[in-house]
Amino acid sequence: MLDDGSSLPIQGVSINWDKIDECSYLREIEAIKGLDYLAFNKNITIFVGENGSGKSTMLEAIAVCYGFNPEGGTKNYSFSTYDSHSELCDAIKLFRGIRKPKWGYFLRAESFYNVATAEEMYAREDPRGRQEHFHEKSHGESFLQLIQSNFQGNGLYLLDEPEAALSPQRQLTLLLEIVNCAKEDAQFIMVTHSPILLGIPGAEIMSFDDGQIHTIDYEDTDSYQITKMFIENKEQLLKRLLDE
Ligand SMILES: Nc1ncnc2c1ncn2[C@@H]1O[C@H](COP(=O)(O)OP(=O)(O)OP(=O)(O)O)[C@@H](O)[C@H]1O
Repeated sequence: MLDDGSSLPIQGVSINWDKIDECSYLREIEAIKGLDYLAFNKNITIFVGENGSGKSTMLEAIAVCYGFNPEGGTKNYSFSTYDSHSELCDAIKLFRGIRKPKWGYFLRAESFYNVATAEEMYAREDPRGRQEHFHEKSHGESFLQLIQSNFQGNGLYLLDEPEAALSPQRQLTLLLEIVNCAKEDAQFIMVTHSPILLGIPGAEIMSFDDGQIHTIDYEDTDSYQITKMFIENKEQLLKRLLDE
């Protein structure tokens, strides 16, 4: 497994604030508004933080700047069901490593239905007669199937809250897939609230809380601490919460 950022496909990202409107909401996002450069140091980077702290905005900008469709898919996907990507996509610059990934995928739980539809359509047009039937499976089953048929070594994968579709058991399967691909030089940048996925060994966790993006230990994340507190003190915690 890679242990530093020197040979990563995406080594960092900078923001040119001159390209962002003075009135843009991007200037209100605490973690992003003071950011000039963000370095990736490990081949698994995880963005954590409170709802609305800017994680998906940053991930989407990286994805679109790299050439992915804002709704997800491979770089070849050109379908669009809505046009809502932020102007951050045009204001960032990616610092790319020498090594080019062989394959890549941008996967967002929130627009997976559209990606699955596109996957089925592209499969029907495939001269090799490839068959994909994502809509005949459950959300989690099809999500994991798509991951398992697309993840490989030396790929670039951008994942936005993949846990939304997956049971805890299947999150463990995803964790294993990620670790195995990372051992073969794949790079992952993932947004997650999952205390399971956050536990991926060797990942660099970046928190978008407290006004700036900063690295954080697994045990210091809210996802870990609140889950642990809930499981260990469920009765007391619920009583306090419900009595308020
Ligand atoms: N088109 C838009 N216009 C105005 N504000 C927006 C727009 N899109 C996003 N925002 C705001 O930008 C902020 C960051 O949103 P973002 O989706 O990046 O958060 P997040 O950290 O990914 O949250 P979550 O964990 O809930 O997915 C939020 O306050 C959101 O309301």
